[in-house]
Amino acid sequence: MTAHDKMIAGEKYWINDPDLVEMRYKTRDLVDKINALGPREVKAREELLNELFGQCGEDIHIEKPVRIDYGHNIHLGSHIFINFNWTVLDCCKVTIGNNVFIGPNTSFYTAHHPIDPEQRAQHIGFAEPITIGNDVWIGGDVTILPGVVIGDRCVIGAGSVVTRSIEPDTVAVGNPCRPQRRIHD
Ligand SMILES: CC(=O)SCCNC(=O)CCNC(=O)[C@H](O)C(C)(C)COP(=O)(O)OP(=O)(O)OC[C@H]1O[C@@H](n2cnc3c(N)ncnc32)[C@H](O)[C@@H]1OP(=O)(O)O
Repeated sequence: MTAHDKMIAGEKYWINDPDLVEMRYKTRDLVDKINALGPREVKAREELLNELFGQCGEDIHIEKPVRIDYGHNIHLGSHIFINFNWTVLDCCKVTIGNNVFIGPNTSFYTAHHPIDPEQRAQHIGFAEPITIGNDVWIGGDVTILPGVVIGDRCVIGAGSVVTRSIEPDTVAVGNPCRPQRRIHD
């Protein structure tokens, strides 16, 4: 099993593996090109986003800058608006549904390191996927932690740190992010 296979499978892997380092260099080259485009270079941005992501639906609007670790682990539906400064550590799969709004300065972290300092000093990582359903609105300055699933039609309040999965049709806020009410209450 390669370090990449282990990473995708959620197993422990060496983060400095040369193949992974090279993949991250390639992604950074691509992301730098995307971040260098002017706001009217829509076609060029669409082509580069298609190259970057594992799956990229229609009508994807992403403000720059973006910060992406691998890219090919990110699967986007259609009709998605992502505001400034989206940071994604996609060591595992990140899935985003259709009709999703993501506020500025929002971070998706699939990556963990061991709590034990001796293991962590060996530059070990492991990851869990993040899944965002359809028709979700994520406010600004939200952090989503490894393994979180946000159900369809949820609203996540600005500044939330989402440590646990959120059931569909929920407004959830805070650090740690907790359900506040049902969407139609
Ligand atoms: C795609 C883009 O670019 S989005 C642009 C960025 N915009 C944003 O990030 C705005 C995000 N919006 C929010 O955070 C909103 O507060 C929402 C949608 C979560 C909730 O809105 P509402 O249902 O109208 O909630 P309302 O304002 O009535 O507040 C209800 C309670 O929740 C609290 N609350 C609301 N939002 C938050 C929050 N983000 N964090 C913590 N508490 C919150 C309020 O203080 C209030 O508590 P209280 O009753 O004790 O006073």
